[in-house]
Amino acid sequence: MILAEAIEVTRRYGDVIALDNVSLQVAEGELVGLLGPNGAGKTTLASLITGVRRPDQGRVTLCGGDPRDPRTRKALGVTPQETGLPATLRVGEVVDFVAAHYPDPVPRAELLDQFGIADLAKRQTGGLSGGQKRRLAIALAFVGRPRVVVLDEPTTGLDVQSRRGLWDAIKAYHAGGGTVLLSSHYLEEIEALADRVVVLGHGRVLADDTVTAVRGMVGVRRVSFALAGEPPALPGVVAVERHEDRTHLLTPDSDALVRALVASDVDFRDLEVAPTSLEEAFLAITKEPATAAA
Ligand SMILES: Nc1ncnc2c1ncn2[C@@H]1O[C@H](COP(=O)(O)OP(=O)(O)OP(=O)(O)O)[C@@H](O)[C@H]1O
Repeated sequence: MILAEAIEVTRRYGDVIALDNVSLQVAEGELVGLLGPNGAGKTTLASLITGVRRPDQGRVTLCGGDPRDPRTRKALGVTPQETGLPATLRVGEVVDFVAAHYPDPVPRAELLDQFGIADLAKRQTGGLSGGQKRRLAIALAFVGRPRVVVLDEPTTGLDVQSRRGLWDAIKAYHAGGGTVLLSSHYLEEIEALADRVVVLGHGRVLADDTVTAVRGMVGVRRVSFALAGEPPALPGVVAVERHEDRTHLLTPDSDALVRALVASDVDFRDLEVAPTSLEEAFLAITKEPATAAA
């Protein structure tokens, strides 16, 4: 069964097109990563699927129903990008308050233990660190034993240990049959958790494939050197940029490119090989539709 679906969805904010004809299906039991640079449209897509916003065009369904209908949303757990917790309530009280909305909630102690915050139960949320608040906000998404959870950049701002603890909790939920849509800037987070990744850029779906396939697409490196004149034709180049006398070549296989460059016998200087940022890799994908469609 399809638990979350966007069908040719467009959403604008004034002149900004945040989502441009986006389609996405998340089947029951899947853990799908939504990857994209700042402003790609991840939060907007999450807000449509969770019923917080409405699309301008297209249709969104959640568990086969309208995500704006509270009955549909009973099966949903959400952690938005920013959360406000009532500062004077204790952690345990917040959990009990949210749990009271569900027929069969996870017991408080079990939930806090799963998310590594059992020792915080008696603390007021106003006194928690940013990372502790974040862990509580994520735990709250799971309290009602949801069929599907939508987590928007859940681990941003967490230290490595807390991040890994959360990954384990999300994995455990998924292993028990839970369905997850999780957005992230971090490739390693998506790699650690997701089977499938949807890459968003400029409001469009640039790729929807297995993590391995997309890793190949965004695992692009930048080979740059100084050269008078045009560079020779070289294998595996997905984008070429020239800035003054420097040539920058983006490629998924920098070793093969450097070998070919040396063999071509051109008079280059100051060779550098560097990883590209995800954002650069996305730009390379956008420029090269053949690669993006792979
Ligand atoms: N309430 C709003 N009003 C105006 N523009 C908005 C609003 N919300 C989002 N946008 C714009 O829509 C585009 C998509 O934003 P969105 O927050 O969905 O992206 P994102 O992928 O979640 O980004 P980030 O990783 O930075 O959170 C951006 O250009 C953003 O500036």
